[in-house]
Amino acid sequence: MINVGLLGLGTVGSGVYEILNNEENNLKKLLGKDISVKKILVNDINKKRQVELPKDILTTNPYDILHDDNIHIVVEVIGGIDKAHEYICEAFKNNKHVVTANKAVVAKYMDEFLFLSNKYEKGFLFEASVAGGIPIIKPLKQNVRINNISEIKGILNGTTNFILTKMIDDGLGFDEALKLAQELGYAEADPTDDVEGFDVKRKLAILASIAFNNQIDVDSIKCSGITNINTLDISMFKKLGASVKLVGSALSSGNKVSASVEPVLVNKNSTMATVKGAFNIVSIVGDTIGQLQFYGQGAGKKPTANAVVCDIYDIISGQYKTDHFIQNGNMREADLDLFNSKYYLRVNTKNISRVLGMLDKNHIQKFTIMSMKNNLVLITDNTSAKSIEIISSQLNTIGDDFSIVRLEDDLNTNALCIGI
Ligand SMILES: NC(=O)C1=CN([C@@H]2O[C@H](COP(=O)(O)OP(=O)(O)OC[C@H]3O[C@@H](n4cnc5c(N)ncnc54)[C@H](OP(=O)(O)O)[C@@H]3O)[C@@H](O)[C@H]2O)C=CC1
Ligand SMILES: N[C@@H](CC=O)C(=O)O
Repeated sequence: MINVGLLGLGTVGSGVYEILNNEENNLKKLLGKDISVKKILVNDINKKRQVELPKDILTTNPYDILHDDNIHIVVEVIGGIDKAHEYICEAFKNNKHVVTANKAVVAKYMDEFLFLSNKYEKGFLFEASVAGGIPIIKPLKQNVRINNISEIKGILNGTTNFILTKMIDDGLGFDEALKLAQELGYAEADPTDDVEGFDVKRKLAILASIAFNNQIDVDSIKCSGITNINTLDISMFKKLGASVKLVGSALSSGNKVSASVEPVLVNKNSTMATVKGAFNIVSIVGDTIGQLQFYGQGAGKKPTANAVVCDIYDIISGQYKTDHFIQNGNMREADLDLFNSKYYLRVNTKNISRVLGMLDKNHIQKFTIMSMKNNLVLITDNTSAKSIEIISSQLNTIGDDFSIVRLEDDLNTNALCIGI
């Protein structure tokens, strides 16, 4: 008998509980062992639950799980950083395998968790922490053994992709679309993490750390979300034959690692544009494999719980390695140096000449103006991401309402600007 201790019984935790119960016989046939959820940690024991539970299975005391010698695997799905970090460390120290879906804690403490997993010879798997139901971490770990990975790019957040899809395809307002995403269980406990891009930043840090064999400092990744995109932007993007996506990108060249999270305009006929709703896509480029793409549901109860249960399965069947696959203790910063693109810029300003002066000062002398009515809307020529970051922080300081969106390379701006 394998006993599981669940930390958390929200969207993901209840999905894990359901799958383990519904698939009980199937899992027993495959693994030759019974799996039982022995205890579940929650905040509020009296809350109405989505699943039927045996009496006394819930607890508010984490040590009922962490200090129980008969619990073999701890599944952490409470979210957040400090408590999750404390409980995961305590689980290893008490000789338990750990599975988590929590990207916030993994992005920050990946190196330490891998060290502990190695030290105590226990599995540490976190497939659900990036791109929900898509298997990406396991194949990435495999490919890194043979390939030098030069690029990771993807739509890594279901909530924002769902919101943008609803705004573009169904004309919903931002708030209404966000509320729907929350009701469907896609959003983080604090949805600011989704809409400001922090969640993507964490997922990108995890992928880049594995791909580039060094823990990437999550706080060094520059990030902007989707909250500045308004209905005027959406109508401009439609005129441009483009679709907007929140994209995380990381590049590695020589000793350099660059990473960013930002809204990106993609050609409406591109693969990225076809990724709708809470679906995600992740692409990696390696010197041997070329480009690999992974597509599937990036958020929600069942797909995420499926990824967690696959990790539980891998641990029980011994398909995990405790080797410390990123270097210990040597945190690496990501910069913007390897990014150079065209950018869409909209500024709601009465002082157009001041904005043009700002562009000039930051060496952005070539651009195509799309509109000067109330808002200045333009597309720059190829520009360094660093210059754009400076413009963005200056516009933030002035307090003008603005949006900046990077153009994906495959977007033909010559054709786009005709007829505007
Ligand atoms: N939702 C999704 O689509 C995905 C989520 N994730 C990640 O999975 C994790 C869980 O997400 P989700 O299930 O959506 O979150 P929820 O907010 O739905 O659930 C959190 C659960 O943890 C419990 N909990 C939270 N803090 C504590 C604490 N300090 N002590 C005891 N119990 C606590 C809550 O208890 P109570 O019920 O009593 O309030 C609740 O049962 C997060 O890290 C999230 O980022 C990853 C991929 C997809
Ligand atoms: N809030 C996240 C949940 C999955 O990671 C998202 O929307 O992608």
